[in-house]
Amino acid sequence: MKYNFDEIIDRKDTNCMSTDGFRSYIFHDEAGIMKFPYQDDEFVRMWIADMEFATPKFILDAMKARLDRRILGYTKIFDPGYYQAFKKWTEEHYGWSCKKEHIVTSAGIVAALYILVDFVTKPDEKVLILTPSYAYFKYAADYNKRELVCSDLINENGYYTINFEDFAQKAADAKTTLCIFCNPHNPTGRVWSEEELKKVSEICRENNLWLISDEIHCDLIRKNLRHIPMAKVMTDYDKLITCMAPSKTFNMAGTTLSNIVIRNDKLRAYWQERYYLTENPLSIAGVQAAYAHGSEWLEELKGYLDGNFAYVRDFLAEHLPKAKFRLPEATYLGWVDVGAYLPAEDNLPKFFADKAGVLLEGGNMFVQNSDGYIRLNVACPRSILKNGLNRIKEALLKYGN
Ligand SMILES: Cc1ncc(COP(=O)(O)O)c(C/N=C2\CONC2=O)c1O
Repeated sequence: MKYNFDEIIDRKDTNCMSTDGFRSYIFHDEAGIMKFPYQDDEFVRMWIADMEFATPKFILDAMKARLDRRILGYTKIFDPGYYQAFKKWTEEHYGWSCKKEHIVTSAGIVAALYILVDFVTKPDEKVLILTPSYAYFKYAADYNKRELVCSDLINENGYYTINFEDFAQKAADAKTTLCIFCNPHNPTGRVWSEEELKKVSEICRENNLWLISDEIHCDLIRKNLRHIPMAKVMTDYDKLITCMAPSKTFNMAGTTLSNIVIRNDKLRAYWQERYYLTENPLSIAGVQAAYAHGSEWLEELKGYLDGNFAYVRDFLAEHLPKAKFRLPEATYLGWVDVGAYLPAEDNLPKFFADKAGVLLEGGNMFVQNSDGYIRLNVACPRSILKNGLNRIKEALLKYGN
């Protein structure tokens, strides 16, 4: 291994959400009055989706080189190398590339979702999502005061599939005009097959829906699987918007620079007019370096994550046999059904914070259709993973059924 994924890095005093933001994000305890039997720095943090691994050196070096130019004035992306790096990455990894003129940037994908819901739907229209879901899909509808419509995924012993009859019926509502689609899927870890993507695309096309395909997790796929961008299936669909970013892949969410591919000329012009964005010069340098030089590091990361997931699988099978877990097809997020141990627990994050000293997301944090489930971020050194799993095991065996 060329890269050290076992290194434990101190994130204190870095304005880090993972260490300092959990009280408000998980427990809505903005005032910080909640008490836990653990000091904040005693928690094993397995909640927010960023990684405990160093952002790759080739990215940091590119950002340092930009810093050495010593002026950080108003900046936009003029260098074609930024777009060339992104296009080369998607061509090499997905056999797909988009037109440069279709790319706009946003300060993160959630920021794009908030704006796109406003741009593409009218106040009396509805937004359709698959559930369980990353909560910010719901928040993007809520924030814009649009009605949210949920189509629950079918859970067959931990393997999730789309209920196409339900999805089609909800998509056919004339007031439903937008679907926010997650591929790969957070939190279930599904990588939708070409057949599934075709069915989704047909339903969206038949009902003339706008379709936002959030593909932020697409690089973090298990080694023997491949991601198919929805844009490869819907090659000619003008109302498709594809969201991609290096933020999850290279642990650089803090650079808040994402690529949003908008085919529709009117929407793109509206975006560029209303969403006046200059970009952070350090973020541009970092993102360009990530896509230009990231393949080798990513392959090693994927191998380390596969090892962590194998450890989770074996640990649960041996020590917590009533827990249900399937290796996710993508992401670094393990989706675990612990309902058999805690059938009546309605606040799983609070239980594990109090009883295990582990910070995790779970239960109703994923909109609906997620009762009894916890989500474990395994993008951490294996020593931390082992500590977290042992604490979870002890808590469930002591306090669970
Ligand atoms: C599907 C999906 N879309 C967008 C984002 C955020 O994109 P950003 O605004 O950072 O560019 C996340 C991050 N998911 C997280 C972050 O913490 N916990 C999660 O599940 C995500 O899972």
